[in-house]
Amino acid sequence: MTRSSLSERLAGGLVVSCQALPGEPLHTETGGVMPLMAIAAQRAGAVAIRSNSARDVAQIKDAVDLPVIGLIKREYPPFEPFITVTMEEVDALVEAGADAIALDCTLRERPDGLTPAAFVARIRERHPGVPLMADIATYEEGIAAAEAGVDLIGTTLSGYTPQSAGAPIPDLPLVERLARDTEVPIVAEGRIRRPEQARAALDAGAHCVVVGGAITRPLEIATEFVDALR
Ligand SMILES: CC(=O)N[C@H](C=O)[C@@H](O)[C@H](O)[C@H](O)COP(=O)(O)O
Repeated sequence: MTRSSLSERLAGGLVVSCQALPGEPLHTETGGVMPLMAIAAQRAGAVAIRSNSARDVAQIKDAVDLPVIGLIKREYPPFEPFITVTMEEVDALVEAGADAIALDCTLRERPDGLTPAAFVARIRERHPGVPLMADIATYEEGIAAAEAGVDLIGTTLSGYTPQSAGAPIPDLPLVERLARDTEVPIVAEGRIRRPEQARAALDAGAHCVVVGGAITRPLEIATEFVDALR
């Protein structure tokens, strides 16, 4: 899938994030659960899947006929978790068949000391045709990612970094500002719980919307109901 055809495919649609990290109820040693989530998403009319790990990307690619945005989320102690920050991870995701790669483009100190822009340039050299989605947390990070030449910018990490602590939930003001000030398609992602919020994200200028936990993390969903009954 070319860089521009992915963007066309995503326009106005729902991307379902199908992820279960080790320790989560739907994580298994051999996988097999996230592809079922992806089949449900496809039947509902989702335009793409977002998924964590080369294994899940490969299994989901076998199960559905949708583009998959792949990522590898890992801890690099003493750093906080990062989303795809090494070339080995990018290589593994490309090898697994990912149609696009989501990268950490926050301006936090990275384990490798590179800037996101330098990392993007290295990936472009090695995998020129692969669409790149920048996962960011702040407006400045979004602008820097646009300047680095990424294909999509996601508000994924808003509220999860010290620099974005206390951001609105979901961060539609960030979607709106970035959509106004850059030419790069903005993906509204992170803490979108209800259909009305997804709709509002598009109205705020998002190119497409990613929803994860509200669809694919039953522990989160059940906890919301249990909490409401307390
Ligand atoms: C912060 C972080 O690591 N986000 C991860 C990024 O891929 C996933 O855990 C989220 O589920 C995803 O961003 C979708 O967001 P939500 O599940 O809130 O709809």
